[in-house]
Amino acid sequence: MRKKIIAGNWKMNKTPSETVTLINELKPLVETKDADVVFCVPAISLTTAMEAVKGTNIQIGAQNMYFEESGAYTGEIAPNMLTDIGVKYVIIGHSERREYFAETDETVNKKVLKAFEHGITPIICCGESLKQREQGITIDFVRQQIKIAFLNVTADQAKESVIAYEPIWAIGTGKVATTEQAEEVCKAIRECIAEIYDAVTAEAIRIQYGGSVSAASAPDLFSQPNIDGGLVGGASLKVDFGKIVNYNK
Ligand SMILES: O=C[C@H](O)COP(=O)(O)O
Repeated sequence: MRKKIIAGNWKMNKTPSETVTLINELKPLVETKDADVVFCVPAISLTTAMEAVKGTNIQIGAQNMYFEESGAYTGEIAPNMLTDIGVKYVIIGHSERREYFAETDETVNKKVLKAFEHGITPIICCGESLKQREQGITIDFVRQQIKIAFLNVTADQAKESVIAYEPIWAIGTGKVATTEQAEEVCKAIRECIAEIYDAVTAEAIRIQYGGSVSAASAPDLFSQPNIDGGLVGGASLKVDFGKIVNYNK
């Protein structure tokens, strides 16, 4: 039985002081033993967020990380900067980073490998555009993203990974994928992992759905056999996130 993982991707929202205020507001609402709960806050707020969740089960994640150890990479964040303050998760290859910051499947793979080298769990994002869905190539496209993201990743590492399936057309649009659409692709992703590795690895890996998840859509989505939680954007900045985390209560 896979434990659900529900992560909030705060994107470029909230200053460090606003981060503390929001975490204090959300803390009592998201306390649960049933799911792993992660707040992925902006890099500048990671340290204050770590302080703010002390004494709870809430984990803090970064939204990005570079694939080199250190050096002349102005503006980037090294993996040991994350581990030094106790960050356990990092989102890799979000579609916004692919679109606006030229991330490719290859850089995603390098970052995934580097995260594992440092014991950080990557939340690996994939998902098709509206055009690709209309062309009927969703599954092929997502399978290709997964195959490249997992190049040279061992089965033991893959078991620990989190994949976030986020159809780009559903992100921030209020246009949530139907449970059937989300389940179909998450199932295909699990089958792809089984082909790359084996059935045991595929059963272990956690696959989230992301894209306009709300308190209303979470119960159906998270009850699907191949959906192990969500990567939540807009709704993770509101008290609604508590309802999403407690979708089954
Ligand atoms: O990482 C989160 C996703 O991009 C979903 O964002 P959203 O819930 O605002 O649509």
